[in-house]
Amino acid sequence: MPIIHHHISALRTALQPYRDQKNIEQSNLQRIALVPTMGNLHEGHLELVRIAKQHADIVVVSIFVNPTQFGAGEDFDSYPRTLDEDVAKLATVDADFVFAPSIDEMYPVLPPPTSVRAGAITAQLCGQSRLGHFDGVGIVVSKLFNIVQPDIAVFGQKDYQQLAIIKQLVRDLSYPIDIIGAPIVRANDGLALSSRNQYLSASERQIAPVLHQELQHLAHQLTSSKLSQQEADSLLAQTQTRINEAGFTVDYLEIKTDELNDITESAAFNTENKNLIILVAAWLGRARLLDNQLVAVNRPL
Ligand SMILES: Nc1ncnc2c1ncn2[C@@H]1O[C@H](COP(=O)(O)OP(=O)(O)OP(=O)(O)O)[C@@H](O)[C@H]1O
Ligand SMILES: CC(C)(CO)[C@@H](O)C(=O)[O-]
Ligand code: BAL
Repeated sequence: MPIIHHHISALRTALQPYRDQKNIEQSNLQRIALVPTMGNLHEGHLELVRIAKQHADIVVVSIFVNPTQFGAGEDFDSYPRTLDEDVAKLATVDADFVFAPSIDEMYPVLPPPTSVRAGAITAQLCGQSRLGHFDGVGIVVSKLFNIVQPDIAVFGQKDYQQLAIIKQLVRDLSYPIDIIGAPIVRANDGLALSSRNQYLSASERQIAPVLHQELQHLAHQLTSSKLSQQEADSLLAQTQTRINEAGFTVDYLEIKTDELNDITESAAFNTENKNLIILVAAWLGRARLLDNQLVAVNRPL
């Protein structure tokens, strides 16, 4: 079973022997990995832990429903909290430590007067619909990095914009941490696993795989014929209409470069060997679902 800590000082004390070069042979230096989560763990999270285990000796999983990344009227209060079940699942993948702090432990003052802002990259996609969301992610991830001081940290590609922001944070704040992006884990019918999938009713759950199917279809269209940007925009609009007609309300559906830059006639759209990404956020009932699909295009569209 992983060892659970609720306090920063206790976790630091527990991790110290693994990084203290005086205590162990140089050849046995231990690498520490961090997997940050909000709990209510599913197979997607467990896969992050397996990947972390491949790159490190000690894996710390944080479980914290972070209030600063939820906006007014969002689901902070109802977000599922299932610590005992989470710890049992983490035992099956050999996680070493669970860090499950209280809000007071993480935020002596709430809201914290100090902020961590990622700038322009947050002015689009999820950052545009959830104002301030990535400021909350920025401060909590910075704190987790300072508390755990991991050598590596693993984040899922499902939250693609978040992953890009964290890579930027590590670069700009000089954290000595390798960031690993983990592929999206899906249900058999293609739906990206997500804690919020449990908000779906049985009939909504039947509809939900449409999101992935439509992204795959659009990706196929983008790679199989030469398109002008106008034609690609039209395919994007048709995709959005079909997703809405299936019962979703699309928040955004966009094609970007894999670095989340806009595609313009003058830039990526007409150059060869480009890596594009289709990103979607869509409401289905009470659940706001995210998905994305990378598209490698080896010729002008
Ligand atoms: N299906 C998945 N495949 C890969 N990584 C995932 C998947 N779902 C979540 N993750 C990753 O797990 C980490 C913790 O995410 P989080 O605890 O918010 O889970 P979630 O299922 O995405 O929850 P939510 O439904 O609240 O968005 C993030 O890095 C996230 O990208
Ligand atoms: C990275 C994270 C754990 C920070 O609260 C959260 O945004 C998430 O679960 O993706
Ligand atoms: N996985 C993203 C965290 C959030 O929606 O707040």
